Amino acid sequence: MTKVYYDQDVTVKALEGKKIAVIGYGSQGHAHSQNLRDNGNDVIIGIRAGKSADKAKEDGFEVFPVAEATKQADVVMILIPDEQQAEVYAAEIAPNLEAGNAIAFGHGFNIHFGTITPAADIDVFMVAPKGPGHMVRRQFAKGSAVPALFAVFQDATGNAKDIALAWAQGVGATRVGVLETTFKEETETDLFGEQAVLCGGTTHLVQAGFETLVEAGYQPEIAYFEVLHELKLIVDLMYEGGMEKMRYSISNTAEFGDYVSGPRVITSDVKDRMKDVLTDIQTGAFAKRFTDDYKAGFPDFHAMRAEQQGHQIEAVGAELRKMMPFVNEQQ
Ligand SMILES: NC(=O)C1=CN([C@@H]2O[C@H](COP(=O)(O)OP(=O)(O)OC[C@H]3O[C@@H](n4cnc5c(N)ncnc54)[C@H](OP(=O)(O)O)[C@@H]3O)[C@@H](O)[C@H]2O)C=CC1
Ligand SMILES: CC[C@](O)(C(C)=O)C(=O)O
Ligand SMILES: [Mg+2]
Ligand SMILES: [Mg+2]
Repeated sequence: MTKVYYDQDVTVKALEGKKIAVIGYGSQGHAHSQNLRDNGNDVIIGIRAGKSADKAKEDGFEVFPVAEATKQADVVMILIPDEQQAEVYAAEIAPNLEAGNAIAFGHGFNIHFGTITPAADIDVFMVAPKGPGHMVRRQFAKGSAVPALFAVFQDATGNAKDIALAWAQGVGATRVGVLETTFKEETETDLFGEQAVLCGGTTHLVQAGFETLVEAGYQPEIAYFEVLHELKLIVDLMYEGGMEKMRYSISNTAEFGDYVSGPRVITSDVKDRMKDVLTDIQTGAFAKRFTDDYKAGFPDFHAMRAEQQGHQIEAVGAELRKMMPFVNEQQ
């Protein structure tokens, strides 16, 4: 069983007296920096001019260009989009690091796939909250937290693990539990989860269900409710108590249909395709495709996004959600 670290396990105040720079002030960046600051840490923001920089200033942070923030800091957390990290690291971060500094990540992509190779005299760690940044901030503000993973890639000073755990405590995650992993494990499992199940798997399952009903002559609005809207209710139950709680709550008819038809849809072929997806992640083929597309100006990314935004389910959903203002209320 994995060891889980809680507040009482963080015995070394490894961030005390250290200047922290958070690079990027988006989903994860605003959450890490605000939570760390609320826990008494000395945090500045490194960012380019723009919307996020303005927001960070509004939120009361000192804001600097990335190079300047790096120069001032002892610990530098890199929370800009994965595809941009390698060039920003080479141009603005690496030249401004000193021996004994630490760099950190919220996802292991660039270290694991070798697009960033840090100098040997700095610590390299990761703290990856297991949830979107806005949830990380919201739970912290309520006195709770989102659990996180942490990993050490390079321990130049002998203190990297203590710094990583202090960071995990700073963002609040040790209130509920932090699990140790490696950059390889976090990167490969995070990519697999988001591609095969959480994002890619779910969106395409929902679209296939919607198309099946609409092509069979049912009203698109009814199809939307049945395959997308109600998904949240089902996922909330699984989130609270696993599949067992969800199956306890639904009707016997639905539960029986789950057992009979689930395996007809998600066949062993689907699992074989999942294994192919995992192989592409493990070999670096996905990372290469993503990085090459970025370098070419993201033509495939933009085309796929436009195609998906044009799916009928989006227009139908936009209309129906006007009937349900509560869906966008914060819970
Ligand atoms: N989204 C999430 O909840 C999760 C993200 N992660 C990881 O966290 C990291 C950050 O992702 P995420 O928070 O989604 O990113 P976002 O896209 O939400 O935010 C990126 C931030 O970086 C800034 N930025 C972009 N390019 C540059 C640049 N060239 N120089 C300086 N600043 C720049 C953006 O500013 P501007 O407004 O100017 O564009 C923005 O503030 C990634 O490694 C991701 O994999 C991990 C777990 C979950
Ligand atoms: C599920 C998507 C995610 O991995 C996340 C929020 O954890 C991401 O990269 O955004
Ligand atoms: Mg994730
Ligand atoms: Mg991810």
